[in-house]
Amino acid sequence: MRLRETAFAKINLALHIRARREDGYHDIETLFAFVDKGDVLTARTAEQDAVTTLGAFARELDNPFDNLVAKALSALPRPDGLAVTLEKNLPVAAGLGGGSADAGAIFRMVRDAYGLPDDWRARAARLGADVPACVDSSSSLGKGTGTQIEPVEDDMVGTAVLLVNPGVPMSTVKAYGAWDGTDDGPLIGKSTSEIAGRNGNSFERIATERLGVEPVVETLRLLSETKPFLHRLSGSGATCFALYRKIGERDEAADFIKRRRPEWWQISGALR
Ligand SMILES: C[C@@](CO)(OP(=O)(O)O)[C@H](O)COP(=O)(O)OP(=O)(O)OC[C@H]1O[C@@H](n2ccc(N)nc2=O)[C@H](O)[C@@H]1O
Ligand SMILES: Nc1ncnc2c1ncn2[C@@H]1O[C@H](COP(=O)(O)OP(=O)(O)O)[C@@H](O)[C@H]1O
Repeated sequence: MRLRETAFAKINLALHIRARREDGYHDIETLFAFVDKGDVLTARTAEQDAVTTLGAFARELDNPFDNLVAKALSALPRPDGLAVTLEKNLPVAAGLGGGSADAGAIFRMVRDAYGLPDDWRARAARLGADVPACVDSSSSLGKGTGTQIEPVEDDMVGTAVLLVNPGVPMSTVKAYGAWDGTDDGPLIGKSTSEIAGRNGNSFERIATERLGVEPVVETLRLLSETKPFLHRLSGSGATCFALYRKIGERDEAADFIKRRRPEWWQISGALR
């Protein structure tokens, strides 16, 4: 049996940090969305589970036992082993939930080939706060630590999106740790476009003001020059996204960023 899945890049169209919890995590409200591009996972049945990595960002995944692909395989009982090849196209520690998306892709592979255990949501949440949302990889609201998933009226499918990362890894732990305790309040609005338009990302203030990450400031400034209808930091950064009404506008923006900052990572796609 040969299986193939894309691990779709996650973005947070909006994210409000609400409170620091006793367990060190934070209660948040976030609007998850997914881009139709990402890592690519292929798998074949084998005697034992195995993970091989290749692709532009494979070198940054030093310890294979730490890999969320291996952890997701261990979390899901099956009659056969799976030998997985992970093509790591998404930058690591970039606010795109790359590791969570990879784990989500493994859940979909196992779901389609063998079915998932009834408690798969709890198993996904144990792997990481973003993993439950990444299993379906369609727009949803995340509450609690991000693992309580609620459906949302999605009127943004197909929206042209540009992702830009200026090449500075951002630690999620450090970014949450720099939160100043200001509750940004509940997310306002009903549909994805309304929620994205009327709320922000608490991490944008943390990255640009508290941590003073200049490359993020510059990314947001350059993206604003391309006149998107929305641009924002994703998750804890440093990837920023910009949304355009037309594919041509997105492609012009991509060219503009490439000319100004040829060394930055970028990818063009659409919301799924
Ligand atoms: C900020 C977000 C927004 O979607 O994404 P990224 O920027 O990482 O992509 C998420 O909340 C990240 O989710 P994820 O990266 O899966 O987090 P986990 O592996 O569970 O946790 C990593 C660490 O982040 C902190 N953490 C995570 C989630 C949360 N609600 N509160 C936290 O304080 C904790 O210190 C935890 O030890
Ligand atoms: N398959 C994977 N892809 C990316 N990162 C992974 C993976 N497995 C484990 N990790 C670890 O997870 C951490 C967070 O990576 P990632 O999910 O890319 O970032 P973020 O949480 O900012 O979206 C990194 O420190 C990385 O070493």
